[in-house]
Amino acid sequence: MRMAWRVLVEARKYWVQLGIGFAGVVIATIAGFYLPWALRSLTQLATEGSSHFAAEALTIGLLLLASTLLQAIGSSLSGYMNHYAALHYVADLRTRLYGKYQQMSLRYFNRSRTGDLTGRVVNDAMEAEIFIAHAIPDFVVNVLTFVGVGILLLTINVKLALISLITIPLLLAITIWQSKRLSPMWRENSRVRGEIAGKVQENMSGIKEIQIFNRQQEEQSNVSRLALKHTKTYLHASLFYETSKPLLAFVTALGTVLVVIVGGRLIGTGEVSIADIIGFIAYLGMFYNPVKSFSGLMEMAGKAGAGLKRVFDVLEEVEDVPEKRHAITLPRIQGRIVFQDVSFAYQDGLTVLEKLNLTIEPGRTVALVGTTGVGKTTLASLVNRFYDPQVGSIQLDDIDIRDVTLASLRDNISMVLQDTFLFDGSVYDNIAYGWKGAAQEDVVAAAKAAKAHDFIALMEQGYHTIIGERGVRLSGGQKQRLSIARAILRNAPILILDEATSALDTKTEHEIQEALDEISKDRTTLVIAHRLSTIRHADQIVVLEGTGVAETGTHDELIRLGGIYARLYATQAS
Ligand SMILES: Nc1ncnc2c1ncn2[C@@H]1O[C@H](COP(=O)(O)OP(=O)(O)OP(=O)(O)O)[C@@H](O)[C@H]1O
Repeated sequence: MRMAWRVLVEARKYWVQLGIGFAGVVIATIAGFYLPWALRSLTQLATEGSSHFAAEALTIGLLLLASTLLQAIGSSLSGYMNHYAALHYVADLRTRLYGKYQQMSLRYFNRSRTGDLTGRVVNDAMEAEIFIAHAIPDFVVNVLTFVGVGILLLTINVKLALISLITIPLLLAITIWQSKRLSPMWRENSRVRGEIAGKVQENMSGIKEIQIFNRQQEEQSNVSRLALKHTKTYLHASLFYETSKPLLAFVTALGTVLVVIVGGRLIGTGEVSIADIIGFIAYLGMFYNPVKSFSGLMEMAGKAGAGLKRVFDVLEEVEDVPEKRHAITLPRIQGRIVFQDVSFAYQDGLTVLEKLNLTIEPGRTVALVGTTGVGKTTLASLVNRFYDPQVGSIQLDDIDIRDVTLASLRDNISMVLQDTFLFDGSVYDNIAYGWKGAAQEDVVAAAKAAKAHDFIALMEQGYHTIIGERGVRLSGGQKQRLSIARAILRNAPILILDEATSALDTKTEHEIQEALDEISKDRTTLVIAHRLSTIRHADQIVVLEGTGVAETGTHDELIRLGGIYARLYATQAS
């Protein structure tokens, strides 16, 4: 109920359509009440006789025709209008959900499965349609039918009407018990469906690894196990529903039996006519329907509610990289970066950085060096707020990055990551992704600077060649060059290069290095590279060890110091 209310309140933009839909439901339901009444009137005519039999039968027939027409018009109107509101609300919900994903930190995505998140947008959001276009109108029909038919039964005969009420509490108790048992079963079913989506999506992304390590069979059994689990949870709910259904049918029949027995006696005493009994029994089916379908309706709402809860759970998720209410717009900065007493852990107890202090002056190229897993990428990820440190602060040009809008912060930073991601579009679009207002000359100039222009020119359709999902039609080095071009185009005052040239051969790396050195000149550049030869000429080399900075200086200074860097360098040189 609370979920239905929430959905209705959130869908207030579509209240006009819902109002028309509601009117349609009311018209169709009330018009539907006439058929048993017509049956009763006709029987009355036949049993009691009339001098205008043909004319009265014609009137009944015409009224029946009108009621059927009204029923058809009402239900078409409500069907379309309710779906109009429902589907537009689903579209809003999907957009909001996607918007929420965009606000979440990487920490959230690290602990979620992509397939599950996709499933919430694609499948779970669609459950709102069930709520708005089916469950709520059905609820209105049920209430109207129960009250309306109840009044008609009372009009026909009060005694019989009261007798027919005897079984209602029992019917209601059974349906409520049914829906209480069914709700958690549908929730579990919905969860397992999300698990299947997650697994399939993960396996599609890792299809190469599955083939390399010949894990097709295992992965197929994993998917099959989940598919069966889904079947089982569904059947579990279905078994319960189907076995409790006959109980409901039995109690319903009991009500009709009572009316037949008592009605028979009342005919004997002349209290009711045959026409009344026929009309009454015809109405009785309608009267019990809302009570009987209460559990089905609850089941439908329960299933839809379980899916919607998964959508609302995401919408209510607290952002762990929040933007302040009155965050300021960070202007184009000079590029001074200060890490002040920064401590960071991905999970409690597993500290990656502790009380780290580091100042990077504007325009300087600083290399982060250290053994694998020491926290170089993590440190760089804090600058554009992929994550926030638990303790300490990071300032750009003396402004705390938590005080500025995320968009303006990220406009000041350009990043080339180790695993390049390209979209399934043209080469041109992928480079132009770096800057919204880029002109064609800028894109080509960036590609030239990243030494990508020559191989692009050789492609079948040049800059308009489609590169496939994740850039599958490109080599690792080509992908890396496109991502460098994209970053160059961004022309931000801070450039972060995380193993940006690792997929290139030494010759190309050397060429790109020159281009990178060129664009690094007038901006602050943070370089992470395992090949120390590529960072030799950095203005400052910062060596990380344990959870903090162990050494810092230029290449020559650190070699002279004879510490960690000197040892690492000697190992690579040999
Ligand atoms: N998303 C994550 N969730 C949990 N732990 C993580 C995550 N990313 C990295 N870590 C852990 O944090 C530590 C630092 O990782 P990071 O990637 O920053 O190291 P790195 O120095 O850049 O390593 P490499 O040189 O191998 O790229 C590692 O112990 C790693 O296991």
